[in-house]
Amino acid sequence: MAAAEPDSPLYLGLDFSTQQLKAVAIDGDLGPVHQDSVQFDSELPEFRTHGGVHIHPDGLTVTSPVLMWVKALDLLLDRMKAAGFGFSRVRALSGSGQQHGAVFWRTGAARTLTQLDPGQNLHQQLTDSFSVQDSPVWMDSSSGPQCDALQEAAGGAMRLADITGSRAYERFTGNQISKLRQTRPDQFQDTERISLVSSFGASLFLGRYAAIDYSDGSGMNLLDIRDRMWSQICLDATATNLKRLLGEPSPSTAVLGPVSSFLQHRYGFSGSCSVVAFTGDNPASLAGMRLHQGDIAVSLGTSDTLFLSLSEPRPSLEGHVFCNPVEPDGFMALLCFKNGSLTRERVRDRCCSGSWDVFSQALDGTPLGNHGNIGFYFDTMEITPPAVGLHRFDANDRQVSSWSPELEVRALVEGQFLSRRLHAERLGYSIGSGTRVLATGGASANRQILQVLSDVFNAPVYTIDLSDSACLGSAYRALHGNHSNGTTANPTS
Ligand SMILES: Nc1ncnc2c1ncn2[C@@H]1O[C@H](COP(=O)(O)OP(=O)(O)O)[C@@H](O)[C@H]1O
Ligand SMILES: O=C(CO)[C@@H](O)[C@H](O)COP(=O)(O)O
Repeated sequence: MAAAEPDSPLYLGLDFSTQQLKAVAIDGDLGPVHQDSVQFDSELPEFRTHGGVHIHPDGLTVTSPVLMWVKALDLLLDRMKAAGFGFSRVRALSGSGQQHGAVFWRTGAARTLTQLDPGQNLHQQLTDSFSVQDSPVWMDSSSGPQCDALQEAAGGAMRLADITGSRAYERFTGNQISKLRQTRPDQFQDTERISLVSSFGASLFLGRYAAIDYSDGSGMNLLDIRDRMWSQICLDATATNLKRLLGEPSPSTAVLGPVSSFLQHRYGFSGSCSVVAFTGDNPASLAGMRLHQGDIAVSLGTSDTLFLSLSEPRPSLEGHVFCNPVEPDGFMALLCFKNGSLTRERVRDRCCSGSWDVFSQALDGTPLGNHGNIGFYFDTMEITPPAVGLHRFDANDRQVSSWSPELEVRALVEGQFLSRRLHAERLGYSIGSGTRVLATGGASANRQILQVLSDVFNAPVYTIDLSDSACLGSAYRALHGNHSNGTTANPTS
């Protein structure tokens, strides 16, 4: 970590991800000077989450307590203050959030946000500001009926993909909004604004509702990704007056305004510190990894995702096309796999006594190809492909029920990465001699896992110094937005 000059400008990036809230500050030369994080399960145990979420008894509904995210921000900022972090030097900040999650603000919350008292923390003051306490998150797959209805209204799955970049997916926010309207109408009626996790984070820094940016907004099945406006067909199929609840979407590079007077007084932020639009964690990672044409990024966070930049959108029935968070007219393609790190953790706990070192030794001690043994491990309903269950096959293609811990570990990791490659190639991605795989996320700290990734993709794998590329990308976006003065968003949006 570089030592910054005492009064030099800083740029702050935050990431409200699935399992934690993270922060990175960089100096004007892009060097990281401060890093911190709050782990939801262990540091906020009163919310009783596992992996940052609650899985409901139906096995399909997955939510996170919205007040846990608020309390995590209090804790993070208090801790940075106690460590002597120079809030007054922060010229601009930005952030990211796990994608697709929805925050439902209760009627009257806008007023509360503008009247925050610097003598009290956010958690105390925002306790009654949400009409829904348990926010649906990206792991949710309970909105199947709403997805079917949206596709029918839009003229079919492919037509919906042409408009919004994706066929209907259960975790996409529009379908979650439909489900709330149908199943909990009172709470829906008591909602004055709907944010994504990213724009919710930005709202906490602005002290008023922040716009949803085009890139994260592409993960809702509501935005026309070519016109960069809400699609009237999708709005009408989801809820009446939805446009008012969402506000106008904004460019991902927009400067939304100065940091709130609450944060200026409580932590010493300068009144000239700008808040640059927050975006999704994968789009922010794309910014943080500075992808070149032909590169493919593999994020091994809670989910495994693959993404790359695109100049022209080519939506299909699998995977997603989002607006690019950096190139104003560009796009990005993304594939998301739900059974990523949490499945590797389960196998680590069962086969390796809970130790990543033993897990890594199992990979070191088994050959590439695993003597022909391979497995597909879908602990929960997978997104790509929609499948569930554990399926192990030996070298003779016979289904088997178990094998040694070492074979299990390699079968899991090889099976996961073969599936990642297969689905990327189906989307048209081709691996050539110049291909670089850029890995990020928590599991990218594991050299043996990266070796399997490199073997399966037959390409060199690179990492960046910080595995928190979403957070770092947010700090870069803050600096970039500040220097280019961004695109100023409509303050009333
Ligand atoms: N040494 C390791 N080997 C493999 N996986 C790891 C290792 N260290 C952390 N992880 C995985 O990283 C995951 C968290 O990654 P992270 O990018 O921080 O997630 P998120 O941003 O979604 O909260 C954990 O669930 C854990 O399984
Ligand atoms: O659903 C998706 C992307 O479409 C997920 O990738 C979420 O954005 C969660 O990200 P991580 O917390 O796993 O980084």
